[in-house]
Amino acid sequence: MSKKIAFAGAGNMGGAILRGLLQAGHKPEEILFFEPFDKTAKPVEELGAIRFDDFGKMAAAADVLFLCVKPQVFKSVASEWNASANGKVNNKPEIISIMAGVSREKILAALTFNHGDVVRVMPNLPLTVGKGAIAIASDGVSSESLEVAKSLLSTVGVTVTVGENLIDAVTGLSGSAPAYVFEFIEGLVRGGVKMGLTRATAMQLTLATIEGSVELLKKSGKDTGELSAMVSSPAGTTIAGVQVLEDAGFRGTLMHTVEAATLRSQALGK
Ligand SMILES: NC(=O)C1=CN([C@@H]2O[C@H](COP(=O)(O)OP(=O)(O)OC[C@H]3O[C@@H](n4cnc5c(N)ncnc54)[C@H](OP(=O)(O)O)[C@@H]3O)[C@@H](O)[C@H]2O)C=CC1
Ligand SMILES: O=C(O)[C@@H]1CCC=N1
Repeated sequence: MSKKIAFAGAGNMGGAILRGLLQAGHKPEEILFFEPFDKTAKPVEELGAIRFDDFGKMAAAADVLFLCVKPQVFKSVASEWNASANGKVNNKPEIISIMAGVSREKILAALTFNHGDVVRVMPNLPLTVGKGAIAIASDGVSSESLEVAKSLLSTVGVTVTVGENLIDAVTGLSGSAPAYVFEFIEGLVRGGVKMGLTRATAMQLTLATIEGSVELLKKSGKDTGELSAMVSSPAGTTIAGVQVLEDAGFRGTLMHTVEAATLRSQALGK
């Protein structure tokens, strides 16, 4: 029998995982969700996923339960969930938390209803289209529960296993980086528009360039420096552009960006 997968919170990321699982072939009737807010819930209901208005009833029907609320509200929301689920849940659903910053220890301490193991993961938004980058924190988790998380999440992207001490770094990198990539794309597109291209043409060229560059990096066996040098003709156009990036501290800025997001993830857990 296939597993019933439940979502506590079906906002940006809960909704993204849910959509990714549907796209990967999970049946809508196997996807359960509890989302108190109608506006967020409606499009998810339209996908055929089953909405519950009682957290405890959903938990009692679930094999796997994703926690997809904001870290800032977790403590108070956990009390509501406990009140709704205590004494009702015999099936011990495996818990998978995607919350930034909130440690496995804090989740174990906060949830008092009967549940299985707790696995912390850090996904990212592109898993909506099956292209996620997902880290699973392994410390203290049974190999069976790790396998449950891995087999589910590997249907929507690439999974890696890390120690929980590195999950904030993952949050600063792949968890948050889709936003940096969208900002990068927007900057290139605007550059093209400034120089006379239409937005549509600039976007088409930018996306093809990024996709092609990623593919080349993966397949060529060359590193980023070698490939960059292959584009940069002596006294040519590219090196003139690269100097602007160097002067602006482009790579240093990205390093600080990942560091700032990592530190914020650590702070959210305090
Ligand atoms: N967005 C991303 O790219 C990523 C997010 N994450 C993590 O995912 C989690 C969710 O983030 P995100 O999806 O962006 O946030 P959202 O605010 O979009 O989603 C959270 C959802 O939970 C709902 N909610 C509020 N109270 C309850 C409750 N008592 N029970 C169930 N659901 C409730 C919220 O409703 P309402 O908004 O009306 O309050 C909202 O729809 C966070 O912990 C974040 O750290 C991890 C990786 C990437
Ligand atoms: O911005 C955030 O806090 C969440 C966590 C990772 C991506 N989005």
